[in-house]
This record gives sequence, C-alpha cells and structure tokens, in this order.
Amino acid sequence: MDFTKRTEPYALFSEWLEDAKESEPNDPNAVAVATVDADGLPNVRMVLLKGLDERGFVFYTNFEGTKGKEVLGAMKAAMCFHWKSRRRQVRVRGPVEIVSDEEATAYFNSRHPQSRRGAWASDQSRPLADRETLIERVQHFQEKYPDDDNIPRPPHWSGFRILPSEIEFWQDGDHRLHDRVVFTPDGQGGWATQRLYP
Ligand SMILES: Cc1cc2nc3c(=O)[nH]c(=O)nc-3n(C[C@H](O)[C@H](O)[C@H](O)COP(=O)(O)O)c2cc1C
Ligand SMILES: Cc1ncc(COP(=O)(O)O)c(C=O)c1O
Repeated sequence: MDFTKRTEPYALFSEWLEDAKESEPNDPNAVAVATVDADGLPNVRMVLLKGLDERGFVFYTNFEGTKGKEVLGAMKAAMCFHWKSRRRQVRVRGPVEIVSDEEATAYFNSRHPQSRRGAWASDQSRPLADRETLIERVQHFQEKYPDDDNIPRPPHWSGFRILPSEIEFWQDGDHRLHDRVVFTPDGQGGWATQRLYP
C-alpha cells in the first residue's frame, strides 16, 4: 500500500524498521538525536532506538553527559533515521519524558555485563586523560560489582522517550521528486496526515 495513504504512524514505522533490519549491514535502529544547549545551539549524535510503542521513541544514555544535560534542559528533542539501503528517512520531534525506573532497570539489566559496568565507568562527555584511566575505572567497577547478575543501574543512567508532536516519513523518488507525509496528533487520540512538497 502507498505509505502516503496510511493513517497511523507506528505500524508504518515498525514496518520500515523491519525492512531496514533485512538490508542494513548493522544498527538498523541507529538514529541521530538532536538537542539544543542552553544558548539554543543545536547538537546532534547517534544513539540506538531501544524502545518503541504508541507512547513514543526511547533511547538510553548518561543523564550527566552533554546530551543528557541538553535533553533535561529543554525536555524536547528530535530524531532522524536514515536507512540508506531503503532510501528512506523518518523524522520524529516532540517533548521528552524520562522512562520509569522499572523500564530503565529492565533495559539496563538486558545489556552485556561489561556494558553495565561501562555505564558506571564512563563519565560520558567529560574529559578523559587517557584510555588507561578508562580501563582502570572499568576494573574498579569489576571489583565493586563482580557478580554479572548484580550490577545496579547507575542513578545517572536512564532513558528518554520522545513523545512525537510530528513523525515524518520520506521515501526517495526519481529526480528528487520524493514522497513525504507528516503525521501529527489530531487531539482525539488519532493522527492527522499531510503530504508535503519534497
Ligand atoms: C551507532 C551509534 C549508536 C550509539 N548509541 C548510543 C546510545 O544509545 N546511547 C549513548 O549514550 N550513546 C550512544 N552512542 C554514542 C553517542 O553517539 C555519543 O558519542 C555519546 O552518547 C556522547 O554524546 P554527548 O556528548 O552528546 O552526550 C552511539 C554512537 C553510535 C555511532
Ligand atoms: C555509550 C553507549 N551507550 C548506549 C549504547 C546503546 O547500546 P546498548 O545499550 O546496546 O549498549 C551505545 C551504543 O553504541 C553506546 O555507545
């Protein structure tokens, strides 16, 4: 079916993500996340999408790093997926909420034990003298939390959910005559759609 005729964005997004899983060499869930700092200067970096339901789009990070502080400062963010193999783009923007402690802990516990210790060891986005310092810090948390099944989630490590005020789907067309459709909440629990010029 022509995606520009769809009336609900999450099923469409899930289908496009499944398509990407078949053709992207790695990280089909990789997505650029844009934030602004206190001066309104934009910032952008990749994360992995780790949660998706009809509330929104979830990623996990250190809340004391640059992106964590920028999201917490504005409580707004935007995302851009680009699946080169499919010539597709999806953009998401909106206010942000913090996922529940239960949700964050469940995701944290699903990570590799060394990634869990790494979350303790990394003062994300802050200056690091040399790699040895990082390795020593990982070793410190290896000794502090030797049991793979008992590594607590750091209080500064959790997830953000973008609650979309817009979701835009883009599919490459010949000679730059692309198809674009943007979904916005209709205020009654459904979605309004609008085709846009490419
Ligand atoms: C494909 C890819 C996925 C990434 N996923 C995450 C992620 O889910 N969470 C995260 O904190 N950093 C992730 N990173 C690292 C970030 O891009 C970034 O370097 C780091 O979070 C620090 O960003 P900040 O200084 O803006 O906070 C990922 C990097 C790449 C290239
Ligand atoms: C620092 C950091 N945190 C989190 C992630 C998300 O992936 P995972 O939770 O699977 O480690 C990544 C992925 O690259 C990352 O680099």
